[in-house]
Amino acid sequence: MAALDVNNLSCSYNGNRVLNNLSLQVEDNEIMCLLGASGCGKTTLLKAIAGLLPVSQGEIAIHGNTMNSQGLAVVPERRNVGMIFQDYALFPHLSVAQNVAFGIQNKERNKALVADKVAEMLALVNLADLGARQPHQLSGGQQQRVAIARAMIGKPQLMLLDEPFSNIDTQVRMRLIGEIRELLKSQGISAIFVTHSKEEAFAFSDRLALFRAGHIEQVGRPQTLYQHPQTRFVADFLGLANYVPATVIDTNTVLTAMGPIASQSVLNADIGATGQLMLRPRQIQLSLTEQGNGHVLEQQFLGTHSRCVVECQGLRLEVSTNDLLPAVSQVHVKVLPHALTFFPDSEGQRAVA
Ligand SMILES: Nc1ncnc2c1ncn2[C@@H]1O[C@H](COP(=O)(O)OP(=O)(O)OP(=O)(O)O)[C@@H](O)[C@H]1O
Repeated sequence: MAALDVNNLSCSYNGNRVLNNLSLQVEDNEIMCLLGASGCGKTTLLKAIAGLLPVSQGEIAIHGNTMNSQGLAVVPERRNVGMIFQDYALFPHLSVAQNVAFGIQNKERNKALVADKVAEMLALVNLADLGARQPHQLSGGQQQRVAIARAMIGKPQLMLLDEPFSNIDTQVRMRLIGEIRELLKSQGISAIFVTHSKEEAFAFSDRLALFRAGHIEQVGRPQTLYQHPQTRFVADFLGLANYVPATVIDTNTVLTAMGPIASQSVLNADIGATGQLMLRPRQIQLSLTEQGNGHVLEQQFLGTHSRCVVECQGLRLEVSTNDLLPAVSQVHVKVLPHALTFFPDSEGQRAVA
């Protein structure tokens, strides 16, 4: 059974429609990321799922239980949903342990049991010794762990995380993302996580839904969206892409200024169709050779890899290389074998591969 089932959902603020006939399913024990530019409606969807916003149309079900449908809206406290916000939202006058205990204050009255559960949660988020501290005595990452412990102590069926890492500095962020992901997985909690950072989305999610102005442009595994975007909007949002003019010459091959390029899958476009072949910087390989078909225009060392701009048969291509090449190099430019992504002119911005 799906952890979350959203069907044809529409939400408006003062008559302005922000979500438009949106549908989304999250599987049991799955982490789904809502990724998109500022103002596209991600938080609105989260609030609608939590029951904090009236829905104009559509249905929401959590683990098979209907939360919203025509004439029905279950109140937030009966949805068994945990929420984590960007600003931690801890109570400043309560200790860490009291903040965590707040998560079950309406469910559990037995003080010894509450203390046991709080200790268990604090240990899970690696804050076992800090229960007596006040929130202001903690780092940003530690405060966010308290918020997570508070949200998880009530064993929610679904966790909603709204940009939980934006106030955490980059060095700690990736470690915290890994920790929280592991925690959600080990506790078997499904989660929806909102961000506008593609790096966070790639690192945290099992699947991601890319938002565009109140609707979902594409949903799928991060690698699938990155390597096989269905639209140019998805391709460009998720990272740098080269576009090479191309013509389909058979079911698996396109002809470009660099020569014919074969696809590892059927192109599903008419023979003779013209369009743009999308190539990610890692899908192009450069090798040094005097007789190469390209030459290096510029390079930048970026730590984990280098960015190299090459000119090849009148095309300007961005390529990722492991090392910097010798300056003013002649190179052979080769497209690495893969299932090509081709955007035919006739289909506008939509890919067919
Ligand atoms: N309470 C409100 N009243 C009126 N309009 C609102 C309200 N809250 C949000 N909006 C508008 O709804 C749209 C979607 O907002 P939402 O907060 O869902 O976007 P978002 O994708 O989460 O953005 P961000 O990444 O900046 O948080 C925006 O145009 C916003 O201005």
